[in-house]
Amino acid sequence: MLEGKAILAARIRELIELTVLVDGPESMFAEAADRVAAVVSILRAATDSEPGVPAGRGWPPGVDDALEGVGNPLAPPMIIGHPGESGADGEVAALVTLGSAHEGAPGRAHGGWVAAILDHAVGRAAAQAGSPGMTVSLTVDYHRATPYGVPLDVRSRRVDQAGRKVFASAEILTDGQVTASATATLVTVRALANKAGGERPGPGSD
Ligand SMILES: CCCCCCCCCCCCCCCC(=O)SCCNC(=O)CCNC(=O)[C@H](O)C(C)(C)COP(=O)(O)OP(=O)(O)OC[C@H]1O[C@@H](n2cnc3c(N)ncnc32)[C@H](O)[C@@H]1OP(=O)(O)O
Repeated sequence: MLEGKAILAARIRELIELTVLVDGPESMFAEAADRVAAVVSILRAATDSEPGVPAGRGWPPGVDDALEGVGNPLAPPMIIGHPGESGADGEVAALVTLGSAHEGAPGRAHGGWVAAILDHAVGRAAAQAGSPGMTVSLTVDYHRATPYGVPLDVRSRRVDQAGRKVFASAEILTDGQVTASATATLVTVRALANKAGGERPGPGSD
């Protein structure tokens, strides 16, 4: 079941990439759109949820997560390193490959996606350090082009903690060079720690 969803999401990512890249006759796009509509109707028949209405998909992040969910076609996905690969200094290591659909300025990844990756990385670092929280502040520095189409190395770590505030930092590297970095403040929220497998906490919950 899970495998099937991951395969479907991978196909949809391919579809998104090709939709962005391919040019062709109107008739080709019309035929493709009709076929996609047929696929949409298969999935629509399996749910009562209205598209776009928050349903709460559970916590911690899983197969449907926006950044690392293999079953979420919007997720690149970001592959979080096995805890054993995180290094003695408590770093979280992740790999992520963006595509043409993530392009911002020509030939480089969109800065919003870069920030999203860094946001997720600091969130992961805080959680791994035992202080899961929500980002209240994220400062991103864009040092050079972050490419797409190649695996990006993402590193993050908790730097400090003061009460409920957790300070973390993260970088994206390619060919050993930092393309973007971030510092962040997160605020620990009890609901995150308490609901490891339950309902996703709502805004402002604690
Ligand atoms: C164990 C199992 C779990 C496993 C788990 C795995 C997790 C695996 C992670 C995956 C990674 C996900 C990564 C997603 C990352 C997002 O996307 S998080 C979503 C985006 N962020 C948000 O939606 C947060 C929006 N903000 C809020 O909802 C509320 O600010 C919060 C977080 C509930 C805090 O509100 P509050 O409890 O009223 O706290 P408040 O008193 O206002 O502030 C607390 C402290 O923070 C400070 N603060 C507040 N805002 C700021 C700011 N902007 N700048 C600096 N300081 C600030 C305050 O000054 C205060 O400081 P002190 O007075 O204590 O010194």
